[in-house]
Amino acid sequence: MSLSLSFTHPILSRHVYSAVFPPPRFLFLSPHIPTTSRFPILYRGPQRATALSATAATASIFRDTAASASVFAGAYALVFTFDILTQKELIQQNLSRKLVHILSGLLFAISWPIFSNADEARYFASLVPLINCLRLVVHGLSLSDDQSLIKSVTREGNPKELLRGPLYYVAMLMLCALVFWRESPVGVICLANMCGGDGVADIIGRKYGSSKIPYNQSKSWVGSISMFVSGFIISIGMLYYYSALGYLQLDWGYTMHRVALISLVATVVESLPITMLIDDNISVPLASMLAAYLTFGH
Ligand SMILES: Nc1ccn([C@@H]2O[C@H](COP(=O)(O)OP(=O)(O)OP(=O)(O)O)[C@@H](O)[C@H]2O)c(=O)n1
Ligand SMILES: C/C(=C\CO)CCC[C@H](C)CCC[C@H](C)CCCC(C)C
Repeated sequence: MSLSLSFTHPILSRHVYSAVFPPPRFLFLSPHIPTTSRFPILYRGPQRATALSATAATASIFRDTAASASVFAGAYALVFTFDILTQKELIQQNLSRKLVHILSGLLFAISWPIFSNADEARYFASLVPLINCLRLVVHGLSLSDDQSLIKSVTREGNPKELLRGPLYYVAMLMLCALVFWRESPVGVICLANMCGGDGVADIIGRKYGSSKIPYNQSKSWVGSISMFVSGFIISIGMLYYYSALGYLQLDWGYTMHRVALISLVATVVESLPITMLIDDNISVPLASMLAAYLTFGH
């Protein structure tokens, strides 16, 4: 049973506010009670407060620490695996990079339920992309050498590449975890389109994309269509995953239409000839985030 007394912050939206000022740790919010009351709870006396025991608080800290370590190890293993596959010439570097692009973000989003139900769990989860951001900066500036990382996530093996696409990509993972987390469809839909949709567009487009888009000769119809279809399917899959775990309650008829619209917006933005101005790993997730926020409202 949890207390649901809260007040609406007069200025900040609940996502921004709760991402910056998480409610006190001793509150226990069951996973199946919508965490709409994310603002500091107004106590009117101990009899109204549902306090989490120190033991449970300690347990959630241990759980979240272990979850962060596991996800970080998974990230390291993923990059290392694709480095080995590339070194053994079992897959091309371009394909390796795109598969890391597709799998990293989707597996990160899939991992969120292993964290506890404490409101600070999102911060533990965000440590993984944060550390990877630092890793990309250190190696991108050649302060240290990690050929496994460089070969797995760069186009031509130039360490400076780590400071662009990959860095923006990981920053977006952190943003989705911090601001949207598990109880909003926006974050997972954003990652489905940035990781799944954009990644599949590249793989399919490079191989079969002979018919180019009139306004952008470096993108093709088949690439964009595959982005739309894969972004839609992966978004629905992620939403089903989170609704099956009890984090989301969705009207699927309405949801299908909204997700199709969001994937269309992401696909159109990705097809635009603006890569020189803004990287796809910024434009696609931000467009998806905005479209999802406006259609789902949270
Ligand atoms: N809608 C699309 C998207 C990509 N492609 C194909 O995939 C290649 C790479 O696409 P792009 O999104 O530019 O990938 P990169 O920017 O190299 O990779 P990343 O987004 O990970 O930085 C393009 O040159 C094109 O051959 C395509 O045909 N149609
Ligand atoms: C090549 C990439 C982007 C360019 O378009 C992807 C870069 C991936 C990072 C190097 C690693 C990111 C790891 C995630 C933060 C966590 C993944 C965890 C999961 C369990 C594998």
